[in-house]
This record gives sequence, structure tokens and C-alpha cells, in this order.
Amino acid sequence: MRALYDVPAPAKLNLFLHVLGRRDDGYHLLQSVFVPIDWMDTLHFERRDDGQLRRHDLTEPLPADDLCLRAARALQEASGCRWGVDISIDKQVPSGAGMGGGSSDAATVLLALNRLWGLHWPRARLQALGQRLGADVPFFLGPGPAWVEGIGERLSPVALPAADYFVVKPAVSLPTREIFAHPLLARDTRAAIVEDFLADPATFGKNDLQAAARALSDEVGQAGRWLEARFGNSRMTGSGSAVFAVVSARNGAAAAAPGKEARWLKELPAGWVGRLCRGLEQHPLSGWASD
Ligand SMILES: C[C@@](CO)(OP(=O)(O)O)[C@H](O)COP(=O)(O)OP(=O)(O)OC[C@H]1O[C@@H](n2ccc(N)nc2=O)[C@H](O)[C@@H]1O
Ligand SMILES: Nc1ncnc2c1ncn2[C@@H]1O[C@H](COP(=O)(O)OP(=O)(O)O)[C@@H](O)[C@H]1O
Repeated sequence: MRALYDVPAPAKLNLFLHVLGRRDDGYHLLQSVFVPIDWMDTLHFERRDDGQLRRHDLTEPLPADDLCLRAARALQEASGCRWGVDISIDKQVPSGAGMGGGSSDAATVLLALNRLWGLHWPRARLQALGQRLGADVPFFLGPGPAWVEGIGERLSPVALPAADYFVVKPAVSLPTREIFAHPLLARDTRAAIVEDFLADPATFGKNDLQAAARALSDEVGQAGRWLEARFGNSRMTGSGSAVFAVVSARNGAAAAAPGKEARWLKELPAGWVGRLCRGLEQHPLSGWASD
């Protein structure tokens, strides 16, 4: 195999996110449910014989040593592989949105190079490597929606009812590190069990990072109110700034209604992006690593 084309890197939503405490190294102990959605980046891979790792930005320019290159380098070093790769990236997921775009790109690189370089690493080994690149990376190595604990490395699969979400990313981007360092951040939410969540997945819990994000930018609150006015609910994902609403027949906004998405998009303030997204039952590359 010399090339892989149109390999997806899906974004995620945190259906809720609780901060339970803080470790001695400053990382926070979380509970969350992560769900992959069909707002995705697309990557292309061509193997190189000379061992070099190169990235080509087809859309917006990414940081020089971005997570794709760091993931490729980490796998090359850990496996002792002599192949290199050209990675082309069509970036569609907004950055600094709490949608995990960079982490998902890194995970897709690990899954694709595992194939392209014939490494046959199992998922758990890729996850151990991925965790060193970012707390979200293990989730994006599949297989799908997950109940997440620890700092993001303890994953248990969770079956979710099919759902649509309207996701809005205001103009502002928020750095994860600043949100976790904010004085408004409460770190003492009580631990829940997965059954509590499963009793009512659409309304369970809250996002404990939301107050800090709103304090850093008015736009996060504005995006929440924009969604509340149309769907009757809203919640921030991850450390923001993107906010989403569950879209269902129950709140009178059935996603299937023709023309609805176009109307909502037309109403978005200038500089904001949005999309009607489907929660995915499986990561699109869930079969690419063995368990
Ligand atoms: C909190 C989440 C929830 O999804 O936020 P988003 O990034 O998605 O918004 C993620 O777990 C983030 O994952 P990721 O973005 O990969 O975080 P990292 O690069 O590992 O960490 C960035 C910084 O966030 C803080 N951090 C991150 C994760 C965590 N459990 N506790 C922390 O305190 C640390 O200050 C760290 O230096
Ligand atoms: N491949 C990548 N795509 C997007 N951002 C990246 C990538 N690699 C590194 N980054 C850096 O990570 C930061 C956070 O990006 P991202 O993962 O999209 O956001 P979030 O953690 O809020 O979901 C960006 O501002 C950017 O500097």
C-alpha cells in the first residue's frame, strides 16, 4: 500500500463535562461523554521512501509543527519505521473550539500510518502513544462514543441514541490551558456513574468549564442564547468556544425539515460558523485498529 485518500478525522462533542479534582501535575480529573460527529477534516497520505515527514495544508495554514507531524514523528520513533509520509490536510473543523480537531487529526495520522507503514499495532498501543500527544487523542482512536474519566485516558464505550446537534462556533477561539487555570473554575463536582447519564443522555449534567469560558468571552454566552432561542437548549463542548444544541422533534426543530439548516445558517452573526451535525454511532475508522 502506497497511498490512502480521503481519510476522515471527525470532531467531537462533550455531551457533559464535569471537573472532579486536580492531580499534583496540574491536570484535571474529569468525567465526560464524548461523541464523534460528522463535522470532519479530511487527510490524504502518500508513503515516502526517504523517511521524511511532510505536511501540506490544502486549506488554512496550520502551526509548523502541528499535531499531525508530531503524531507521525512519535510513531516513527516508537516503531523504528524507516518509511516517511506526505500528509495533505483539508481542515474543516474550527480550531480552539473544544471540538478536538487537532487531536482527531493526530489520531487519524496514527491510524493511517499504522496501515501505510504495515505496523499492525493494536488500538491500546496506539492509545498509549496518543495520550502523550494530548488528553483527547485516545478517544479519537475509536471505536466510538465513550464515557471518559481520568484526564481523558480512561474510556468505556457507551451506546447513545441517534441524535442531531446544531453546533455553533463564534468568532473567538479559546485556549484550553487558560480555561483550566481560570479562577471561576469549580473543581469539586461529585462523581457520577454511567447509569445516571444513560437515564437521560440529552439533559444529564453540565459543562463545568462553561462559566470560565463565558468570563473570558461574551461570545460564548451569546452563542448559547442564539441556540436557546431556536432549540430551547444549549451547552458548550470541551473548553469552548463552540456551543451546541440537541435538535429533535421534541423541541420542535426536527432536523429533517427541508431548508431548516439553510435558514439557521443564514441567521448566524458574521464571523460565526455553524453546522447541523449527526452524532456518530462509530468512529469512521473504528475498524482500522484491532482490539
Ligand atoms: C478538556 C478537554 C475536553 O474535551 O477540552 P478540549 O480540548 O476538547 O476543549 C480535553 O480533554 C483537553 O484535551 P487536549 O486539548 O488534548 O488537552 P492537552 O493538550 O492535553 O492539554 C492542554 C492543557 O489543558 C489543561 N488540561 C487538559 C486536560 C485535563 N484533563 N486537565 C487539564 O488541566 C492543561 O493545562 C494542559 O496543559
Ligand atoms: N492539526 C491541527 N489542527 C488544528 N489545530 C492544531 C493542529 N495541530 C496543532 N494545533 C493547535 O492546537 C490548538 C487547539 O486546536 P484544536 O485541537 O482544534 O482545539 P480544541 O482543543 O479547542 O478542540 C490550535 O489553536 C493550534 O494552535
